[in-house]
Amino acid sequence: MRIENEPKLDFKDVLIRPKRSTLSSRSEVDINHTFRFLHTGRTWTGFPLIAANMDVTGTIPMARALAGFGAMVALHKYYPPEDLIAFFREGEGARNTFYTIGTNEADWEKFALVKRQVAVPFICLDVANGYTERFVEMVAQAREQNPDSVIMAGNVVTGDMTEALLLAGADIVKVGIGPGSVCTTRKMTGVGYPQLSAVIECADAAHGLKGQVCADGGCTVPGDIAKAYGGGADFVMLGGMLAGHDECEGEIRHEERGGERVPVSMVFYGMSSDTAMNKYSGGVAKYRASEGKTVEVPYRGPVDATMQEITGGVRSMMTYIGATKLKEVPKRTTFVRVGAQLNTVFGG
Ligand SMILES: NC(=O)C1=CN([C@@H]2O[C@H](COP(=O)(O)OP(=O)(O)OC[C@H]3O[C@@H](n4cnc5c(N)ncnc54)[C@H](OP(=O)(O)O)[C@@H]3O)[C@@H](O)[C@H]2O)C=CC1
Ligand SMILES: Nc1nc2c(ncn2[C@@H]2O[C@H](COP(=O)(O)O)[C@@H](O)[C@H]2O)c(=O)[nH]1
Ligand SMILES: [K+]
Repeated sequence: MRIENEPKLDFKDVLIRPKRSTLSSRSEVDINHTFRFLHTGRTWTGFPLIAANMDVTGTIPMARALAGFGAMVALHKYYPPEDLIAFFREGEGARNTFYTIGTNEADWEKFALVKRQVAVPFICLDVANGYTERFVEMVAQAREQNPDSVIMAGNVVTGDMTEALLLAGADIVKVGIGPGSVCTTRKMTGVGYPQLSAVIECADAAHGLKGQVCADGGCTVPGDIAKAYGGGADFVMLGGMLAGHDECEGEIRHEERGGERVPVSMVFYGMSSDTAMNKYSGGVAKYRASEGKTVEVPYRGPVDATMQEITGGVRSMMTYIGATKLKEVPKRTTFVRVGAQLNTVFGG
């Protein structure tokens, strides 16, 4: 056993210090970023935010809506191949969309089928635990079979494994074990890593190899997204913050109000929750436990208003620190550690 004594940070443990700036309006900043990818040489320009590949948020309507903001979606794994083929034929939306693959054979067979019909420019290889040899091999295999697709792979939380996945063939490494809004991994396993430090350390490792990272999970407000960019995240993935909208595929609960039936909430759950396992895997296997919870989030209407809040928050952060382009944000970020929360971060 060994203890690491260096402090590790979550979003709640820091604030971004304001800096002198020549900017006079939030309209003057550019929240788009152009990336050149490590293995494909392909470039992409947009607002680097990705809706999570959870079945409630990683939807085709979400992809169409977020494309209007230059943002991306990682589609969930449960669409039938016909729907995926029809969508990827469309162009615009598909330009900003990741096709998600998990570990099972059926996912790979469906992917092969779709790929014979349409180009799939972005692939998300998503597993709960990105530390297995099997996953590294899966990334290498995906790279070999898809030399022209951008591959995002994860999840991991440390620099060594970020490097391993990039060297195996990933362009973007997805970072986050246990920070999610409907995640119970930390509770069930005791495993995890404070998300802001994970992002900072993995970004440092990735950038050294000219790769990128996606901060996945734990953003609860636009300021957390701003902090993730400040910490070096190239992309930020959101589940909970994008749940509850019209573009989601979630069961909506209605209430009678003044004789009218109004939508009030939406069911949202982790992809490793009992709810998800009952829906897609015929129940929870005997040797494992659920690592996700099921909650009700408020119904919030179209996602446009939420996206405007997010982009507005990021723009405002940029004027506070004098960053004209999103790319300059980490260079201009000084985090100040705040408050009594630090006690829990040092691990007790
Ligand atoms: N970022 C995070 O912290 C987490 C994210 N998730 C999300 O939920 C989705 C579904 O997760 P889930 O069904 O649990 O697993 P995954 O879909 O990620 O992967 C399951 C495969 O990995 C093997 N495996 C080995 N060790 C683990 C482990 N510690 N946790 C999970 N799988 C393991 C499983 O085998 P076997 O079942 O035989 O052990 C199985 O073959 C993920 O794809 C991810 O999107 C889930 C948990 C954590
Ligand atoms: N440990 C678990 N993590 C999960 C589960 N389902 C999804 N996730 C992860 O959470 C993020 C989204 O986080 P949020 O804070 O923005 O809501 C998602 O991308 C996955 O990595 C789960 O069942 N267990
Ligand atoms: K999580």
